[in-house]
Amino acid sequence: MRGYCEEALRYGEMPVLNGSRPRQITVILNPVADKRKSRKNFDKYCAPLLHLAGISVNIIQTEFEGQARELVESLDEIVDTIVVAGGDGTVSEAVTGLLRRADGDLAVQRKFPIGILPLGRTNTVATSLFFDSAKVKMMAKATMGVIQEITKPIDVIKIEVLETEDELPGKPVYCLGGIQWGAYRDAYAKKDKYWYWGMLRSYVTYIFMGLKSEESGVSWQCKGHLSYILPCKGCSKCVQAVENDKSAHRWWHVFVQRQVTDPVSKDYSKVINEHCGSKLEQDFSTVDMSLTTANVCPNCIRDGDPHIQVAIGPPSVSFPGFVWEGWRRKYGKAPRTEQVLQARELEIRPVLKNNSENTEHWISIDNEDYEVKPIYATLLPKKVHVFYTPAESSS
Ligand SMILES: CCCCCCCCCCCCC/C=C/[C@@H](O)[C@H](COP(=O)(O)O)NC(=O)CCCCC
Ligand SMILES: Nc1ncnc2c1ncn2[C@@H]1O[C@H](COP(=O)(O)OP(=O)(O)O)[C@@H](O)[C@H]1O
Repeated sequence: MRGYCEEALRYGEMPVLNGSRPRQITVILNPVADKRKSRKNFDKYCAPLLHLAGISVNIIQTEFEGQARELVESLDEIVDTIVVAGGDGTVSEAVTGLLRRADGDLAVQRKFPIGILPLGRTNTVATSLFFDSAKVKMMAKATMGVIQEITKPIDVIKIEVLETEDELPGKPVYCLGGIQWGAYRDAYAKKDKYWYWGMLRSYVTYIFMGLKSEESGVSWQCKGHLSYILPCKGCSKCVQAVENDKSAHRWWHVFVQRQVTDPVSKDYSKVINEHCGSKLEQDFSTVDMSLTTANVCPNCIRDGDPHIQVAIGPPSVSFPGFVWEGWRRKYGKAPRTEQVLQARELEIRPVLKNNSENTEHWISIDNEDYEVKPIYATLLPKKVHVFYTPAESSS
């Protein structure tokens, strides 16, 4: 911590230009994150660094679920830097609030950055930005990112509920990490039921859930229809130079989101990709399925076409196989998959067993629970800027 304090102090001692006010940030803090330890951790490991750096901090504590989204969506004008202090759920809410704003695109174009302080129980995106095996060091690194003002753009998935006979489309939800559906997600979500097992609860969950099988309320069969559009690095079909942007609307633009690029950077008119905009379809039936962004899966999504990774697990699993795979995941091993697809946009129409109103089926979006519904997911590559600390600048 001492190294971080000294570095923060160096920023604090920098002279402020005549007439300009000290830097101000608004921290949206979820006080119930990480089993209510978030405020204490913020005061202990983040606030002192911000104060040493001479930053004026305005803290807003959320009072209910969804308030982080409402706050960001309803700010009159975004003047101060917004820093989200909490877990994945609060970060996803804040980004949803930002991108739902009428001026959301303007904020994004101006590269208005968001700070993420990993004060939750699950901090998937923050962990990939500030990875450190020590939680305290990760909090300090994330705070230094805000102080140093180094930013990088990250991908976002826009999730829209499709209109059906019983469902009107709501407002979109934006996600930075991914979506999980299936038996492993359900077991993970129910692990706190076994709190009396203490440290062992994550392990015994897979045993109990696996034993209860049908009655456990776990989704052993995720079935549905998937349509997806292949990713493209940029070609004559999908990239339009700025000057030509007002050019005639082509029929394929219904399927292909046009990318706008600097006309001098590259001439895409000569790049041909026959597969650009191609739509593929398939049915699926599996115990486990996920959508992942490159933000949290640097090893499975390498440089290349920006895309959402769709991972489909096996069609069924035995009891020992379920427990073994659950434990592997607990150790941070990558999930075993049967099929991995890459998509720029996709539509998922789940087919629910019994279609009964009494049976609830849940998925996780950035580790928050949502009811299973038909959705359209669109990748927004490098949509939001976040503060981060390059590996070499950490102390
Ligand atoms: C691996 C992929 C599997 C995909 C299967 C299906 C996924 C279903 C996801 C459903 C996501 C719903 C996302 C959107 C919700 C909003 O439209 C809706 C309205 O928002 P608002 O107007 O701000 O209230 N919000 C909700 O329904 C919130 C539900 C909260 C439940 C705790
Ligand atoms: N004051 C509050 N009371 C109850 N829930 C809240 C409050 N503030 C935020 N939340 C909700 O808490 C949930 C979990 O938050 P999150 O930041 O992901 O922390 P954790 O990773 O510890 O679960 C989010 O859905 C968020 O909307």
